[in-house]
Amino acid sequence: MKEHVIEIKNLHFSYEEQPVLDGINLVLDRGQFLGLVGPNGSGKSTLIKCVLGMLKPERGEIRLFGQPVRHARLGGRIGYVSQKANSFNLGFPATVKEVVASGLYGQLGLLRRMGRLEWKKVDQAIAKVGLSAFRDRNIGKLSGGQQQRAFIARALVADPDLLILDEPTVGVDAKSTEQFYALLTELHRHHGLTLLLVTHDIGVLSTSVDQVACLNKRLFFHGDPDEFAQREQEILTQAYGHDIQIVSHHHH
Ligand SMILES: Nc1ncnc2c1ncn2[C@@H]1O[C@H](COP(=O)(O)OP(=O)(O)OP(=O)(O)O)[C@@H](O)[C@H]1O
Repeated sequence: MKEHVIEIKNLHFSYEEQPVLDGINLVLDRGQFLGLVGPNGSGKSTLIKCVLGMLKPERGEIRLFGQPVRHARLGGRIGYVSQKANSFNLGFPATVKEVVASGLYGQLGLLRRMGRLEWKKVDQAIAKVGLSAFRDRNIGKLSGGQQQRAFIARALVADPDLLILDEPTVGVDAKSTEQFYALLTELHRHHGLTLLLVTHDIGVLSTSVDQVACLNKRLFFHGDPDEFAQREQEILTQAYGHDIQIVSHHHH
């Protein structure tokens, strides 16, 4: 039987009086790669924060690995790269390996120190994202694309079952973005990682993911990329209204 990694049932969320999520139902199974799209302000980050237990739903239920979010003992099972990762403390003098090691602090607790095993995990995570040559480099001296890889390594170091990325390619050039999607595809296909990618990039949906969800307060679509491609205009017109021209482009 397929294991539900994320199961969202009839989720409602409002900031004060403003409803942002309205009756969301969504299931992500182990090994799937979901691309979540939707216009600015459509509730994507809010949905992610509910999944991570950072926001409490007004109504509905979220289960992670079969357990209600508030009870799920997640310790390391979810890796998260936030929208703000790219501007994270870059003035702070830390090397790639130190940044990646910080991804283990939650598991280690305050009292245990990094040992040989932990540093080995750090090296493996750095290798996975192709940054071995930069492990002792100051993070502030890397390119945007390399920094982004370092943050992914930090999310991977605790060996999560689910990796959530919130618009990770904002401000990153086209070539780095392409390499980044290749890395996600590799993590998905060869390492069997379950992935949830929030993106503005509709083009990536046809090349990398195996599930598409389109959100604008309500879920306008959830299905596979082929079905999405067939109904793309209709779905995007419903969900995006007039912004559709800006977002509907494809990679070649
Ligand atoms: N802390 C908050 N307090 C009040 N309103 C908020 C808060 N955070 C977000 N909102 C509002 O909720 C709506 C959904 O925001 P959210 O950040 O979830 O959208 P998003 O789809 O991630 O947008 P974007 O693609 O622009 O990042 C927006 O109208 C936003 O202004």
